[in-house]
Amino acid sequence: MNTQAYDYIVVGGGAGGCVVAARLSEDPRNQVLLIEEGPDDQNLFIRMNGGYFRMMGSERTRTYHAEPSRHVAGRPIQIMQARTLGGGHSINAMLYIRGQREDYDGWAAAGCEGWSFDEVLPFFRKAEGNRRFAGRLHGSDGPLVVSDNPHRDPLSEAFVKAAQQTLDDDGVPFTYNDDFNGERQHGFGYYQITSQRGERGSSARTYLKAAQARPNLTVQTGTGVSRVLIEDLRAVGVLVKRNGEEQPIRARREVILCAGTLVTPKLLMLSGIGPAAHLREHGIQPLVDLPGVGENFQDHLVAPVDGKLKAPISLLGQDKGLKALRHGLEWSLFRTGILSSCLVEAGGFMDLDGDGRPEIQIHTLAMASTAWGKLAGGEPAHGYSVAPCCLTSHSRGRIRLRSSNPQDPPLIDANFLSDARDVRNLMNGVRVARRFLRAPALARYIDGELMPGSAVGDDDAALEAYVRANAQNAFHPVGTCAMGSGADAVVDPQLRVRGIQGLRIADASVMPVIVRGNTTAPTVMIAERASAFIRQPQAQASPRAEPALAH
Ligand SMILES: Cc1cc2nc3c(=O)[nH]c(=O)nc-3n(C[C@H](O)[C@H](O)[C@H](O)COP(=O)(O)OP(=O)(O)OC[C@H]3O[C@@H](n4cnc5c(N)ncnc54)[C@H](O)[C@@H]3O)c2cc1C
Repeated sequence: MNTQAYDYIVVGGGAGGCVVAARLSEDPRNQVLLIEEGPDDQNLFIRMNGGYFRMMGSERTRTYHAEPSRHVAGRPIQIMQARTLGGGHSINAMLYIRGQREDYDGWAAAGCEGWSFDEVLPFFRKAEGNRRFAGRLHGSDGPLVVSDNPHRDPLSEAFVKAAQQTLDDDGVPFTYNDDFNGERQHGFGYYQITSQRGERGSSARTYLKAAQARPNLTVQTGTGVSRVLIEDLRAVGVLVKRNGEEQPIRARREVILCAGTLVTPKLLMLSGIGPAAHLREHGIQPLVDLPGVGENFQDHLVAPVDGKLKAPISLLGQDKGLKALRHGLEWSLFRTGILSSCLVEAGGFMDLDGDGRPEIQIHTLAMASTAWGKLAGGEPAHGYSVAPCCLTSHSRGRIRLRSSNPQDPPLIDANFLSDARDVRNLMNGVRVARRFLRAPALARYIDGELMPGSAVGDDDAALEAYVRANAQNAFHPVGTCAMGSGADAVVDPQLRVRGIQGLRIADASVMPVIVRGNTTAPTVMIAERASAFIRQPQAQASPRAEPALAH
């Protein structure tokens, strides 16, 4: 059997992988292979902005569970991840948020040379095709179309007014913000999304779609990578499982891992790169002892805060019968209506601990938290959710191998809420979110609280117990293959895996510290940078990082 060979093999066709495959194949001399474990993204519910809830729990998602922990009342918190071309960008709410200037300046100060905000901004701009904003902070002609939601729920408008009617702890009303990626992140308003005319603009449907006809780009879906093939401390290809059979595929130049925060460290460990003692426990011969692989897991958590609606005006039941038919027709004919909306239309950012940087983001949804996801199954009720999301993750967890079988999910010791600062931030967020529900603009729609509910007081003890027992995952895992220059770094600032030639990572796992915002735009920026590093001749010629321990 002839072994297939390409110049570059990109593992994982998610938010990051589609960008890398598209950028590398711009050079017709490069033969590029993109390998995605899940199916393609040809699905109406992926295409229509408001259809993504239908994807959750389907063959295009995979549900992981963090190990139960006393910090979250012994619960195995659910972490859903995508398993389809486009990755998380095919099933997410498409909110376009970059995070804060200080996030990137912090990365640079911690050893990620070249990653300060001013240095990453050109790559955000290169990716961005903003339909409303231009200027120093925005790109107008990048592949990722960023636009306003075509639809506004009256509850979203009520929320934005209610936030401005609510006072912060210093007695000052929260302000309106027209652009969360502008000069300041603070304030409340409407999110921009990566979408065009009611249709999802994932990196698969933008970057990859534009590249797919190129003869030098091959996309293989339904193909899982089991490990990276390494010879003489150089990545020379991957081992894939297809139709039940294992096959090698050779890479002449580089393998770029983009399998996401949960799987990329697993693939490294299965390939002999990671904490040596842990690899030996599973009978894997360590090639490079990189203790940071799988460490430094971080994520955002949300605490449900829901008002009970006086009238049945939530999204509950809108996906059934004649109502569903009407919404489907409206979207099909005009690309308007509920299905043209990302559903998380309004929200914002607030600094409650007074350090000048927001640490709470509000995501709103015209649906009670109990109507979907892990909390589904309770009494169906019409609710409006104003959930605070904790943007810090002082808590650190880790990913480990469960076994040496590539089919087994990784063991996720998330350690959520093990740091009291994250708990405090969520408690403060719940307090203010409750005030939003009582502000006049929203109060006219709301008849009391569904969650936390009147039985839960506003005192510290009650709120801490509530947060620990009810916090849910916001699906923004990062950090398990952190970039840096210290002993714990997994990749260097050019995203090369330390100690191995020809192997890079270009997904959310390289973020050393989680950004204060949603994670797709930063992942796309990281993938743009990875592609630029690979394509720069001087980057290829520059010396490789020293192996941490090779044998
Ligand atoms: C429900 C949900 C809502 C979200 N909402 C938002 C939002 O509104 N805004 C925002 O900015 N972010 C949001 N996010 C987060 C965002 O989607 C992720 O941060 C982003 O997709 C991460 O990109 P990635 O490339 O690191 O990984 P992913 O996009 O997860 O891509 C990894 C890909 O690798 C594939 N893969 C895994 N293992 C293998 C293997 N062994 N072989 C081959 N392929 C493999 C997977 O199938 C997947 O397609 C959301 C995420 C979820 C799940």
